[in-house]
Amino acid sequence: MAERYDLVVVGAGPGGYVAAIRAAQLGMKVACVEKRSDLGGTCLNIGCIPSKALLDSSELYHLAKERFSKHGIKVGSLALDVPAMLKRKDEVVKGLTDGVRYLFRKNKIEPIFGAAKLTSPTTLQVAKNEGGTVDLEAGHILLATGSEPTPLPFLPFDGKTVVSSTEALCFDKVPEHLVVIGGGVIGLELGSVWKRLGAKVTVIEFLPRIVPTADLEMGALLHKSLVKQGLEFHLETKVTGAKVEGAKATVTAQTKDGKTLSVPCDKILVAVGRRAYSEGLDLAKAGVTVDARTGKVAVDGRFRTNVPTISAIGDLIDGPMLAHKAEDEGVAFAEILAGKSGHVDYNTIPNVVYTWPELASVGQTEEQLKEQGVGYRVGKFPFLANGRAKAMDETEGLVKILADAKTDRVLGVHILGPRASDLISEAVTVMEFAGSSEDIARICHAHPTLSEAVREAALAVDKRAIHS
Ligand SMILES: NC(=O)c1ccc[n+]([C@@H]2O[C@H](COP(=O)([O-])OP(=O)(O)OC[C@H]3O[C@@H](n4cnc5c(N)ncnc54)[C@H](O)[C@@H]3O)[C@@H](O)[C@H]2O)c1
Repeated sequence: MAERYDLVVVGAGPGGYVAAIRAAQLGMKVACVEKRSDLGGTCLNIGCIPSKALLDSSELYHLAKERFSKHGIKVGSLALDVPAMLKRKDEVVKGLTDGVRYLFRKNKIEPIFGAAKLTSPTTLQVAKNEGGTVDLEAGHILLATGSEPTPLPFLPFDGKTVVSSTEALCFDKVPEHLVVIGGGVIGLELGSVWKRLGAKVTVIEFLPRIVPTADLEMGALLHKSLVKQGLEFHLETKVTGAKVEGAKATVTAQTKDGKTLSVPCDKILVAVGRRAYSEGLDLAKAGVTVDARTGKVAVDGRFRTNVPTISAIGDLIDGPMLAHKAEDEGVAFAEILAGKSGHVDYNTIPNVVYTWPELASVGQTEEQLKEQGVGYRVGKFPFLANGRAKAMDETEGLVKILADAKTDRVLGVHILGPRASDLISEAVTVMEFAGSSEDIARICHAHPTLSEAVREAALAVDKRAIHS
């Protein structure tokens, strides 16, 4: 007989495992089905966490090589141990995925390792990783199966030379020449890792700019910084093909003015986006409608699909493909299911590109405000004029605040600079409380901190910055 749960979550990524924990906290009997052998999904196993581990390691190497001497630190001869770097990354991942197992035990959530398929609107069958199947019955089913890298139709992943982010986190040695197709967040983060470790990195981007959804000015500043770091860019360039011969390859592309570009390399990272993933779930069997073009599942404001007992969150539904967006949806879903008023504010979801300097933003870009015809005032403050940034020798970038011209309400904040990923939180909080630039300007900020640049940018909205 099938085991019965109040909630069965399919997928143990940041959306699914957080929803499972919140539902268990609210008194539900919960199972979570996961087809990997570890919990945590793409983010913990092959995404956010391992990439940040490598970004931090490669940044330390870069600092030791290029910057320590300026601080008066001599390190003698410097050597790179890529296997040790990868081992540390794997340990970071293991620590966190084991941590999710602990949280499941603590909250009495049953992890079931295997591939789930729907057999009706309230039942599933799991082909267990250890062999055999198990039938589950659920009061409610939550789909949180995430996304997968999108391949280029003419250049399928081979996992060795033509790779996705998954394999680019595990190169056993530094590539000689890494060609990155796509100047979005994955391409720039992983391109930065391997560039810092010594690879030649060429980014080929279809559009006239990198990070196309970022504020134009801030994206251009990041571009300039990455060029200074030695990454090569070909914008408005369309990859048309590639010849792979063993460990060597040549990428061919067409520039805007019709020239053919031929780039020899030893690794090709295809980072042209991710697509919703629901393979093998048999959604049709339960009557769940899937968009044939995008693979996404449509949901209402309560995360319900067209089948009332089945909900979906995270990369599988509309919106930015971000772990923290999925987490917030997981919490809101569980609270709504428990009869509470769960809510996600999609206007205040921060976005971070973990290059160095980091690019972090929340809310509207200048271009979006212009397009909407919203009157705004801009305040900017460069890290060059911030005492702590000077002490750190990290003076690249600036804080830019966009505030409503009439009400002064903060509409968007964009930060390019050191630890922008942490600094953006203040802006998110102020925006969540519908605060104004004047509110930020009147809050006491510790001295000397990078956060003072946020306050100064707020003062600059009213043309009264103190230090610029
Ligand atoms: N730090 C983070 O928050 C983080 C990190 C990694 C991934 N992610 C998420 O993962 C998803 C996928 O990331 P991504 O970097 O693959 O996608 P992306 O959408 O960020 O960038 C893809 C880039 O590829 C370009 N492109 C598309 N087709 C192309 C082609 N044929 N030739 C050249 N360029 C082409 C696009 O114009 C775009 O600039 C994103 O939605 C992102 O939000 C987020």
